[in-house]
Amino acid sequence: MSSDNSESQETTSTSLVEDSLNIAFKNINYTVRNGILAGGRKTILKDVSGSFNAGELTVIMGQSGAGKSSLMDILAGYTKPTTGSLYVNGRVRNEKSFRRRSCYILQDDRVQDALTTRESLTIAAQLKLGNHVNSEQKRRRVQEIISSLGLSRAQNTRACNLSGGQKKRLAIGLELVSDPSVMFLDEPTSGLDSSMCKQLVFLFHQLARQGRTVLVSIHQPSAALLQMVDKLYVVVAGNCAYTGSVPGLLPYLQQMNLMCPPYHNPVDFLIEICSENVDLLVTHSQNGKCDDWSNHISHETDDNFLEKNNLRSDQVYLTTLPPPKEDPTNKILLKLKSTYSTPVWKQFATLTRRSLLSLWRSPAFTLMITGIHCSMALFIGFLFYNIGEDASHVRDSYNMLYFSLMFLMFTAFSSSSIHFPHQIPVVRREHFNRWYTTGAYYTSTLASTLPTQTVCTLSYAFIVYFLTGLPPDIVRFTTFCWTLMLVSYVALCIGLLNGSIFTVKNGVVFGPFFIMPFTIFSGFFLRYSDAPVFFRWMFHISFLKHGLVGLVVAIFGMDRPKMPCSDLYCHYTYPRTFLVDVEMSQENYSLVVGALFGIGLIVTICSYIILKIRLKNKW
Ligand SMILES: Nc1ncnc2c1ncn2[C@@H]1O[C@H](COP(=O)(O)OP(=O)(O)OP(=O)(O)O)[C@@H](O)[C@H]1O
Repeated sequence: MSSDNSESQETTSTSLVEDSLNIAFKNINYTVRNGILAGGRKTILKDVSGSFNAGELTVIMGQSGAGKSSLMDILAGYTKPTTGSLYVNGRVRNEKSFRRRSCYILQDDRVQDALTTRESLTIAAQLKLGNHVNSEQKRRRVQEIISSLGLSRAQNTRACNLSGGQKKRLAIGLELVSDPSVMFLDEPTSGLDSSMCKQLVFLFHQLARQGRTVLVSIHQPSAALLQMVDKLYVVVAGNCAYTGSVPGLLPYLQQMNLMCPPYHNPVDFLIEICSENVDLLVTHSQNGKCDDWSNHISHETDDNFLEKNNLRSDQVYLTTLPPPKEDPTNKILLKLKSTYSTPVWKQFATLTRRSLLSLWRSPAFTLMITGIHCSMALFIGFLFYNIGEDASHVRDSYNMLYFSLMFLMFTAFSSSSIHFPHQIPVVRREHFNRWYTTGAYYTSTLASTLPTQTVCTLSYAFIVYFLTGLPPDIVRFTTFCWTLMLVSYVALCIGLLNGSIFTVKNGVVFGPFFIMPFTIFSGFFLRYSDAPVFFRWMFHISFLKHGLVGLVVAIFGMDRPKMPCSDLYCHYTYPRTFLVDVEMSQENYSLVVGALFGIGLIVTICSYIILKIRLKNKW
């Protein structure tokens, strides 16, 4: 019934965005700290103003370093201005509701390399369209975007094999899924050939014509691109040099006796002369407040131009999706106030599925890491072959247990510290565009990493346990495996913490700094009673110490009987003697499990908080 209802609300004509948003900004200043010693501040935007209307394609242009991206960041809500005001339809902008209806496609827009175009769009639809849109409508929306963006032939191609232009179109399509009223695109044409640029700008032109406010930053648009542009906003040294239509630019320049040579693109001319005439241009444009040159806008694109460039004016076709249903209990109003369209559990499930699919698609890393664990286990197994039941090899068994701990800790730590930072650019874009919460992403990353970690740890544990001839006792074996698994999970969480703070390069340098204190306070190199009193607390927070205790208790504790001795004299015939020697005779396994869970939880909370801060700031 509900599905029928929503079905009936769907229109089949090319959509015109109903809730158009006109945006304006006044006296925006943006300064940043200059250097680490915060003595001075650098001014990037200086009191600029302007306005952009729905239904228009506006190009923000200017020389490199003029401040285009900074302005775009502020307009999109990615950065806060130092002073100044932003308005939507004449009212002071509400950040949360504006973000629900806008999207920002950054210059360095990465997509999920392992997924095909269709899969990426389907996942975007599942994350960005709420439950009021049924599966069939989501599927249809994905199909419409594929057709509208000319991606039909690449729909089953993985993103890593797409061309630059196709990747850009996919990035745009991912945001188009939720049909935003305002679109910000930073340098979407950089690195593309002129024909691809034309197609993309035409796409923006069409998206604008359907009622959207489309803002695109382009260094220096060519004459062909300018035919599809409604408005120019020219930035020079953090000021506005011109705001108005393309045809209005020549008369604007002539008014100041700046004569563009014949057959010269006026936009190129403006870029060439703007740095020598900053004051003149800023005064005449009133730093963006002068709106006298916007009236020349022609809303008709020349048919000859379309024909000549092989562009179809009906290219973009998106049906209107049903609005969220009325709910008498008012729950839906609360939902609308939330920034996200789907509940957190659904975000978690979709993201976990996406990560597992990516892992499945690129099995090289998983296979390599499993192979490393098995090879190392065979090496250790044969090196310490069949020593587990012999009292003359108790020390060797202890060394082997510690090595196993260190090996599993390092592999878990380094794989997560290297893998995690690679995801940050994609996650930053998706999180900013309200696909999911930081919590949903973080928990899904953990959930999708744990299966591989578990398989690797268990493979290692099985091979080592049986080759080294440790006691064939199910309780000891289970305790051994469980301890190794817990230690590797904690190391994985510390790797995520390292990855959420640093880039891969810095993480490799700082990683050992994170992990080495745990090693020295593991109880293997230095006993608790031998350490200076003021350092002893470090033993309690060392997960390796708890891991080592867990392994020793599993193998030598739990009232293990007298061991056979293959030498004339064995000091550790009674395993209890060894436990006393390593100061572990009083240890309790439940405390080990509790400590490992506690340390893991604290590290997880820390890395979640750091990731949240990192995604919020442009760090
Ligand atoms: N966080 C920052 N700290 C110091 N300087 C900054 C910061 N952000 C931007 N800038 C400086 O502000 C100026 C404007 O930068 P912005 O990225 O906005 O320029 P742009 O016009 O987009 O340049 P491009 O076209 O080359 O990308 C540049 O000189 C840049 O170095």
